Amino acid sequence: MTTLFTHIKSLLQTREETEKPLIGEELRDLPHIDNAWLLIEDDKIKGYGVMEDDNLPTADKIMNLEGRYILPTWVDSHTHIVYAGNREQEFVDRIKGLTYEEIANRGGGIVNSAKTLGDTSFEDLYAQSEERLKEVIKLGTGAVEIKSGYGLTKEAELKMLRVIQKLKENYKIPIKSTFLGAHAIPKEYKGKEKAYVKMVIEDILPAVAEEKLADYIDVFCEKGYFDLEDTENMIEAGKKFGLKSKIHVNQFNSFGGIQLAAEKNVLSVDHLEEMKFEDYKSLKKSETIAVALPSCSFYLGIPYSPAREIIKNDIPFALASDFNPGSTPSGNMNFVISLACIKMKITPEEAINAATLNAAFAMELQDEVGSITTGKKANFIITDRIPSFGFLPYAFGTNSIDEVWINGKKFES
Ligand SMILES: N=CN[C@@H](CCC(=O)O)C(=O)O
Ligand SMILES: [Zn+2]
Repeated sequence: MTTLFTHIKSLLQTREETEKPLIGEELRDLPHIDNAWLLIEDDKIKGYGVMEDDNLPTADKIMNLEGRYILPTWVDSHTHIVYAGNREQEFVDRIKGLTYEEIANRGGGIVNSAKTLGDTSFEDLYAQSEERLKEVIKLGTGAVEIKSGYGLTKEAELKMLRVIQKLKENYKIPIKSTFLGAHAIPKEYKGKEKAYVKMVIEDILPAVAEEKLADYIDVFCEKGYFDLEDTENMIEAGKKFGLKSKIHVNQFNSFGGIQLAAEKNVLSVDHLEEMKFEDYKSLKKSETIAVALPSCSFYLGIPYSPAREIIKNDIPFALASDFNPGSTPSGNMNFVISLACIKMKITPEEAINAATLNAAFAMELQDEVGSITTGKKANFIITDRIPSFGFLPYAFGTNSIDEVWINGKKFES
């Protein structure tokens, strides 16, 4: 089955070569074809060109877009969308003046979500998570990474990862699953932090690997959570099971986590709100991708990751949502690109590159998604009639998406 889209105002992110993530000045360029056509066959992109060529390919179905834009779907390389309930009470506590750290110290935060998740059945957890997945697809996300980390026991971590597995089976967007057993220290292990890490590595991880439930491993490298030794142990333990690492690091403190991660050449380092000179230096020497999460900064009122400095240092830069119940209860990638432009001072071209192609590299999906490329998945967004593509981040809070196509079909939930 072939479908031809004609009279596209502009077809964005057209690239035949997508071998490396974009760095430095490369991010400024968003290749596009004005007044374009796009041909898809089944679930793949078959070709594209300029309307004026007047040698339009034939197709089973023709759709006249009458001046709307097409761009690849967003790639969200960092989410925690499998969770139970919400943390609205903490939202109010923060309005009243408590910090994220103070709430965590009082037994709120990640362990609060872990308690709720422990009391939630597999079926209920799946149903809640599926709603979030459908919501983000409707908002233009066409590939997503999902982490565990609200279980913190073997049983509950496996439950989360099995939910992700079921989402992979039932939703045909690419989903990568990340084991984040080292997300917080559960109450029972207070004062025995090292024993918790040992249990995660020796008991939970082998079970996760045995069921092939994870594509990556993650650890929250942060003061009060997991230190450098724990982080190194998790990275190495993951390697033994063939799992590359994506690390939560430098959210509140910079104390060597990035240097460690970069030396180990991990796939990505995520958050990076607090950056020191040495952090840039070590990332420059690695192939690690820097993933910024501006919605988290917005929601918690913490600094934004210094995107300009990261880009200036030729470090591959990507954007993701961090959708989770505590620090970012939103998976709206349109808002992410708006925030990146407004608060991190990056241009619409840079933001779109960071949230599509570079984000695909941050989850090793660059051969499948992230650009309009012959042979890649036909996962794309059709916008409303907007004046320019810069209007997407400019009109923050407005949903300018008309349709989302996944695997060559219009997504309808
Ligand atoms: N920082 C660690 N993990 C999540 C937040 C977890 C939570 O508060 O539930 C994050 O990426 O922001
Ligand atoms: Zn996160």
